Order: sequence, then structure tokens, then C-alpha cells
Amino acid sequence: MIKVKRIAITPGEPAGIGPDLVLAMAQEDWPHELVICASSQLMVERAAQLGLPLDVIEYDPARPPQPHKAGTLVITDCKLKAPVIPGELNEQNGHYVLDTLSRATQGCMSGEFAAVVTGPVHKGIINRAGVSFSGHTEFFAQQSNTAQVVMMLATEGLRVALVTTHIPLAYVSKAITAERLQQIIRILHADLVSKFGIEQPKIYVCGLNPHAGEDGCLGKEEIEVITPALDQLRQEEGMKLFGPLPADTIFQDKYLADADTVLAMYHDQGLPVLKFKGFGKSVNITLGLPFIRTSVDHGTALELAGTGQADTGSLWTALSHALELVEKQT
Ligand SMILES: NC(=O)c1ccc[n+]([C@@H]2O[C@H](COP(=O)([O-])OP(=O)(O)OC[C@H]3O[C@@H](n4cnc5c(N)ncnc54)[C@H](O)[C@@H]3O)[C@@H](O)[C@H]2O)c1
Ligand SMILES: N[C@H](C(=O)O)[C@H](O)COP(=O)(O)O
Repeated sequence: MIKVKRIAITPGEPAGIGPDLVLAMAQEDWPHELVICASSQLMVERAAQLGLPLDVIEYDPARPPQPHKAGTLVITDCKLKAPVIPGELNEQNGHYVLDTLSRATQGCMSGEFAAVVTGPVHKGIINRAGVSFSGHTEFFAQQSNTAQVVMMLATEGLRVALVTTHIPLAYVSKAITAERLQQIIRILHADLVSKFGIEQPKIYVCGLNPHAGEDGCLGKEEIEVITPALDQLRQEEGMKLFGPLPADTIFQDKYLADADTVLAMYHDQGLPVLKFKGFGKSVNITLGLPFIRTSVDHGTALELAGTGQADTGSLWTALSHALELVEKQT
């Protein structure tokens, strides 16, 4: 018999597909309690719009956790700031989205929740609401006082982790310091061992420049920063690191058959490949946090909100993956 835990779920942007996907997940049984950090009113309205049955249960932390029962939704209510029209962003609800994330973080930090699974947020509308916000990854790191975390996306047969996340391309080169690279690799290595059970992880590292700099003719970051940082980790910490290899040819079977993960230098170097392989069936995992956090691989898809046409594959993958990690921990 497994011990039933509580898993927080944040549906994300209220005008997007997040609420729809959470409601779809709620239509099946799950072995742990799903606690939705969201507006009850929003979830009831969206369920009616989608024609999905829904029995809302007000979250009571004093009640022992129960496995999730199909057709129900345990909700810890977060109040909307303005009415929601599916597909129409409203900056008045920017703070509502952050309230849901803060509620989940607080519960994860206190041990009330064993993990958090996040639906998609709209970064732009939160900024328009007056809060500087670049993504969940950075938000959870900051809220939990974690100096460095790692974004990793995974799909069947491929994991891709990133050295830099949501920053303009113009800042990437400067952000790739030996110190940052080594911190990222240490977190990645440690979590591949502890969370994924890989004894001696093999990490294949992309170069930054075309052809990994072509001996310095096409950029010097590989010679001056990346190679020395990798050499030091190989020599002093015995890590199995390969590269820096040219990013345009690293994603081939010859390397991927051996790699436990590919480490890309920036968001759009690694994620297009991962999403080409597994969009809709991938999970986004934040490594290095003091709690388990998984997420979908897609955004708010505003045009699909309230239509019932959004694909549930990635939220299902994210939730299943969080449950696996939670069960491994116990
Ligand atoms: N996890 C997250 O919070 C997350 C992830 C990625 C993007 N975003 C944010 O989402 C917003 C919109 O971003 P975007 O337009 O680049 O990406 P998007 O993923 O919302 O949409 C890209 C395309 O994929 C389709 N799509 C996305 N999810 C789908 C699903 N579940 N089922 C069927 N089709 C789906 C959309 O219809 C669209 O054609 C941005 O603010 C972005 O920052 C959030
Ligand atoms: N980089 C993610 C992706 O492309 O799927 C996405 O923007 C979400 O990131 P956060 O989990 O940090 O919000």
C-alpha cells in the first residue's frame, strides 16, 4: 500500500487552456490527492463550459489525504481579481496567477504538498500587471531562496537541460561563466543520480557558437570558458562529460544512444529539438529546488481555451512524472 500524498496543481493563466487541462485530468482516478490552487469559481465555470462533470470539494488540510476520485476537484480557493473570458488575457488577473504559485510554493516548502505540477502561465500579462516575471523556474527559485536551479525537459528517449533559461539572446554569452556552468552541471549530475537513479550520468554538452567555435574562428567561449570548466569537473569530480560538441550535430543517435542528457547553452538551442521530438508528451522539471516541480511543455494556447480541443498529453506526462518522483522519495 502506498502512502497517499498531496500534490499541488496550479492551472496557470485563467484565460488559457490550463483550467481545461486540469479539469480533464480530474476525470480520472489518481493514487494521490490532487489539490488545485485556483479559483473555485473559475473551475466551476470552465467545467460547465466544457460540459465536464465536477464535484468541488473545499480543501481541508486537517483531513487526511485521499486518492483523487474521478469527477471531483479538491480546491484551495484563490480569488480572481476580475472575471475570466477564455482566450482573453486580463492583466488584472496577473496577481491572481502569482497568488496560486505562492500558495503552492508555501505548501511545498512546509511539507503540506509533496510536489507541485504547473499549468501554463502567460509571462507577458504578469509583466503587464507590473511584476517582473520571467518564468516559473525563476519564480520558484526565488520564492524558495534557491540560488541556482536547472530547467530540464524530458520526453521518451531524450532529456535536454539548459545553462541559461529565460533571458534575451543578447545576454546569453555573458551569462555563460565557468562558475555558472559548473553549478548547473553539478545540480544536473546530482539530480540525475538521486531523482533518476542513473549511477554515472553521461552529460553531452553543446558548444555555444556555430561548430563549437571552429577552433576559435567562430567564437571563443568554447576555448576560454566551456572547455576549461568541463575539464576541471572531469578531473576533479570524475564526471562523465562529453563536448563541447557542435549543437547542430549533437542530436544524432550516435550520441543520444549514450547520453543521459544533453546540456544546451540556451533555451532555443535545445528546446526546439526536444519539442520536435515530443511536443505534447514532454515534461519540464526544475532540478535543484527543495521540492519536486514538474510542468507542461507548452504555453497558454489562448485560442483553444474553453473549446475542449487542447491536448492533455503534456499535463498527463507532468503529473505522472511528479507522482513517480514522489513515490521514489518514499
Ligand atoms: N509552462 C509554461 O508556463 C509555458 C510554457 C511555454 C510557453 N508559455 C507561455 O505561453 C504563452 C504563449 O506561448 P506560445 O504561443 O509561444 O506557445 P503555446 O504553447 O501556447 O502555443 C504554441 C502552439 O502550440 C499549440 N498548443 C499549445 N499547447 C497545446 C495543447 N495542449 N494542445 C493543442 N495545441 C497546443 C497552440 O495552439 C499554438 O499553435 C507565452 O506567454 C509563453 O511565455 C508558458
Ligand atoms: N521554457 C519553457 C518551455 O519552453 O516550455 C516554458 O517557458 C516554461 O518555463 P517555466 O516552467 O519556467 O515557466
